[in-house]
Amino acid sequence: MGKEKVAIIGSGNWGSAIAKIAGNNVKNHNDIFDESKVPIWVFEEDYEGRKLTEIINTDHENKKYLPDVKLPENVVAIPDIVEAVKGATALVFVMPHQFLSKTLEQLEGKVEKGAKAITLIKGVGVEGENIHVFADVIQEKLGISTSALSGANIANEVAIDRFSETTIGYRTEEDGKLWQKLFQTPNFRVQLIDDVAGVSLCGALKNIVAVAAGFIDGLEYGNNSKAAIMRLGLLEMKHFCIEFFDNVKEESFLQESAGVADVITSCLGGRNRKCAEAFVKEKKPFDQLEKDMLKGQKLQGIHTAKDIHIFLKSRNRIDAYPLFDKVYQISWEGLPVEKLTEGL
Ligand SMILES: NC(=O)C1=CN([C@@H]2O[C@H](COP(=O)(O)OP(=O)(O)OC[C@H]3O[C@@H](n4cnc5c(N)ncnc54)[C@H](O)[C@@H]3O)[C@@H](O)[C@H]2O)C=CC1
Ligand SMILES: O=C(CO)COP(=O)(O)O
Repeated sequence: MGKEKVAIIGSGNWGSAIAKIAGNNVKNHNDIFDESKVPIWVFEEDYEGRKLTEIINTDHENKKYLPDVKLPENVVAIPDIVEAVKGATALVFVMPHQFLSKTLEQLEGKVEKGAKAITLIKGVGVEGENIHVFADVIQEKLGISTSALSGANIANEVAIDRFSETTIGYRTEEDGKLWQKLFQTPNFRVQLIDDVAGVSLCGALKNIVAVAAGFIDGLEYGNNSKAAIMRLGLLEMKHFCIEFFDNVKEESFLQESAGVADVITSCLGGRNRKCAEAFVKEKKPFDQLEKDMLKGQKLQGIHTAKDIHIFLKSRNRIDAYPLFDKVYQISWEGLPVEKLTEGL
């Protein structure tokens, strides 16, 4: 069998951080991976008068989304998505969730037969009363085995090699071990678990909890309130997964980075938290805060809150998830933020 050829689909804050790790690890494991080139698909745009692909390929740095971090020279930015995945056998999906379905349309029928994929995207696909994790969406649309990676992974910290952990929910143990080789470093520890849905759902739902934590910070309610939000949020996450998905493992919530640890880091230091705090203090709409504060990076939590609201409404189960519902109502329906903790 030939060597695995990796391609990364997405080049934002997390996409760039993971490209750094993957670019180095294909060299560390060049018995398994083709080390010559790790194509990264870049949604082309101008940045400070230059094309972003040109900046990445010349300066080896994604100056817009991950400034001051050098990328290995084998990470090559490509603006054409079909060209980026040509010949790739190991596809890494890492983009804001709102762009996935369009991306998959472009990739349908274009990926290598027998390739495999992993998604690092935090979000869910909802159509009325149906909900899907993205690993299943990708697997179905492209016909390739798709695992999921999620964890307490603020990209800027991972990118500068601060100790952290992550979780891979694998489709087969063999796939899990391959992805672990691609991502694990001495300071980025990768645990494996046979729970694609649990790992994926933790990553999506914790973003709603992080928005709630940001509201608490905006209200200046203090640490006890924030700890309560984290605990209640984790419980709603777990109940949601058990109610609507088969075979989700309890360990994913309580023992894995994807669960409790990601709730903690996101409620302390994530972008969703930060913008939700500003939503309360500055009284500006989220789309404006996203633009002003994140400089092209994207918020996921408020959109996931809306997706989950649509789903729960169609199942007549909104009342069972009061924290998720409060985040939706405050973010999208004008509910005063002081109502957040009422009745929880
Ligand atoms: N940034 C972080 O700390 C972490 C992010 N994640 C997750 O990883 C996923 C990707 O996040 P990031 O890499 O941080 O992205 P980001 O938040 O930095 O978003 C910017 C990216 O969106 C792309 N983009 C903008 N408009 C687009 C369009 N119309 N079509 C396609 N792409 C477009 C930009 O080119 C850029 O690559 C998200 O689901 C996020 O929740 C997971 C762990 C950590
Ligand atoms: O997923 C993350 C940390 O694990 C990043 O969260 P934010 O998108 O809120 O920054």
